[in-house]
Amino acid sequence: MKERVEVMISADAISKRLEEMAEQIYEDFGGEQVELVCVLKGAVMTLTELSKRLKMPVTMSFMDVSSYGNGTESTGKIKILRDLDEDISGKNVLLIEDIIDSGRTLSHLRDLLLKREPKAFKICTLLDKPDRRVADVPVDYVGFTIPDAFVVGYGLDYAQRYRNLNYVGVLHFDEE
Ligand SMILES: O=P(O)(O)OC[C@H]1O[C@H](OP(=O)(O)OP(=O)(O)O)[C@H](O)[C@@H]1O
Ligand code: HPA
Repeated sequence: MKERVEVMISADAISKRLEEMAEQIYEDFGGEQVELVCVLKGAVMTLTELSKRLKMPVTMSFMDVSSYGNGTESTGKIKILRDLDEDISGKNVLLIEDIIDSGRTLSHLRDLLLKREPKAFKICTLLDKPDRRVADVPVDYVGFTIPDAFVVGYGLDYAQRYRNLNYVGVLHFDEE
């Protein structure tokens, strides 16, 4: 089997969309300082590219989570591998994800972080795949709504590869 990536969202389109999202986020937080919370590893590229476009002061922190299960589907039992360094109570928080698929990861993280009583809490994702949603979770900023295909690039991986692509593409497996 040979892997092939078909472009779904170009680097240019992502850049333009992030610009628009950054403006909206700036307005919604009234230019106040925001703590950007990145969910490792997939959201790293969205965090860095979005943060470069945000005009207000920002801080950054990172969480690493894993879901138990059979390896292909998350079960909703999320294990925190790395928690935030800082207390977020009383802070403006923007949680950044690369993709919402079943919604289980984000739904769990949202509940966890809201218990810490941030001043404001919003969620931003580059990609939303609503067809596969199991856990409902309100999302404030969506870059692109995509169909149910396995995508890679811009932080998203297949077997840990392809995260470095500057576009989002559909991964195909061709017969050799
Ligand atoms: O909506 P869900 O079905 O919960 O899926 C979305 C999650 O899956 C991906 O992470 P993954 O576990 O692949 O880790 P990674 O970011 O390190 O690649 C993605 O970054 C989200 O965190
Ligand atoms: O489509 C996807 N691609 C890569 N990682 C993912 N994690 C959830 N959905 C996806």
